[in-house]
Parts: sequence; structure tokens; C-alpha cells
Amino acid sequence: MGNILTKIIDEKEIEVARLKETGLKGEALQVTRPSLVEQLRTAASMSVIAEIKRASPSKGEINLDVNPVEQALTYERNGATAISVLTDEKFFKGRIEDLQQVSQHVAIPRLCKDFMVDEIQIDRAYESGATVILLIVAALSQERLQALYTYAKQKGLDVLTEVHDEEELERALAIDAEIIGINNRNLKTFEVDLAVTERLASRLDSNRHLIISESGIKTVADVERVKKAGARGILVGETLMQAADLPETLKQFQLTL
Ligand SMILES: O=P(O)(O)OC[C@@H](O)[C@@H](O)c1c[nH]c2ccccc12
Repeated sequence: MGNILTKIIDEKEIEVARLKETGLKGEALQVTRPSLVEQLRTAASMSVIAEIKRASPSKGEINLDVNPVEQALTYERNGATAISVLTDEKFFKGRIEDLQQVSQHVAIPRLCKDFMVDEIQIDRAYESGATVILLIVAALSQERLQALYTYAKQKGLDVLTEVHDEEELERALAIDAEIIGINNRNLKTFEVDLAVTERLASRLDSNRHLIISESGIKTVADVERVKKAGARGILVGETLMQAADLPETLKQFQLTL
């Protein structure tokens, strides 16, 4: 306890209370909503979920001046499977408006990357054009995990269920999660190790579960490594936000499966 994840979750509870007071728009953006599951299942090459990430608690500033729409369009043009938009303001310097704008400009799936603790955040993500939400197993009781998962699926959203160790993986399997994100970064200590993907993916049937390796992917060798472990997709933020040649880097990561 006393780690960054607990701190973020405490902050989210406050944000949710505020959100409930203000209320939502009550109308969703009229945008196409392609299925990420479908894309992952049929892809012949490594799927890249490319992230819009200005800053993070572990790295500080990453790219504060980014234009989210321009960045998302570059991702889409160069073969990204989906766009991940960090919408947390306090710790990641994102905003929900980034997701709204990106959703109006790209046709590929959009992941609302935030710390979901309440249904109202899922409603807001949907209104803002998301097609996928993230659920972090470490941040939720089993009961809340199940409830939020069911709620999101009922709205037609895909769910990326994030795990970091064996116990969390068991909990993800218990709710029958289909897309499993293995986070190489420990959200409590910030330590990054691609061996986490290797260890946890070896416990999964990669035909049944869609495995996404998340965080710390920097080189084509890293992509090779998680591909060998059974990943169908990778979630990449920092490396793409800081790439000297973004189109080239992004294309290189799309290894044939
Ligand atoms: O910038 P990286 O190391 O490529 O990581 C991207 C993504 O995996 C990371 O942003 C992330 C994974 N899970 C999260 C949960 C909350 C916030 C952020 C994350």
C-alpha cells in the first residue's frame, strides 16, 4: 500500500463523485465502432495499439506538445490497429477531449486508457467515442471487476483486461476475459520486465485468448520476444511518442505472425 496505484485510485473516486454531480452529456458521438476483437483475431501481423501519452508518473514528461489528432492520424496511416488515448489528467496529463477529438478523426478502434472504478466512467468513454476500455485487475475487487466488465460488454465495448502476475491472471480468467493485457510494468514499483509477458503468456492458450503485451517495448527485438511468447498485439506509448522516425518505427513493429 501507499503505492502510486492506490494514490491514483483514491483520486479517481473523487473524480467519479465530481462526474456524478456534473452529469454526462447524455449523447454519444456518432462514429463508427469497429471491433478490436475481430481485428486481433484476423490479423496476419502483430497488432500495434499505439498510445497518445504526454507524461507518466514513472517517466515524467514524455511529449507535452503533441497534437493528439495529428499523432493519431500518423498512427492510423502507418498501420496501427487501434489508438490508445490516456485520458487521466492528474498523473498522465491527458484529457477526455483528446479521446473525443481522436474519435472524430480516425476510423480504427479507440481505447479509453484510464483507471476505471465506476460505470459512469464507462458511459463517458462511450460518449467520447471509445470502442475499448481498460480494466486493471490490480485496481478492482473481483466483484467490481466482474460488474464493470459485464457493463462494458453490454454497451458493445471491447475490454482489455490488464494483469501483472499469476494471481491477477487467474482473476481475469475467472471473468472470462477475452483480450488479456499483460503489463510488463509493475504499477506499484514501475519496474519493467518483458519476462512478465513470457511467464504469464505461457499459461494461456493463444488461440483462445488474445494476448497484448503492454509497456516497455522499444525495439524490434522486443517485439520478436513477445511475439515468440504468444502475443498477438503490443501496446506502445513512449517509444512511439518519442520516435525520431515514427512511420518507420511503427511499420517495423508489425511483424508477420
Ligand atoms: O509507454 P510504454 O512503456 O510503451 O507503455 C504503454 C502502456 O502500456 C502504458 O501506458 C500502460 C499500461 N497499462 C497502463 C495503465 C494505466 C496507465 C498507463 C498504462
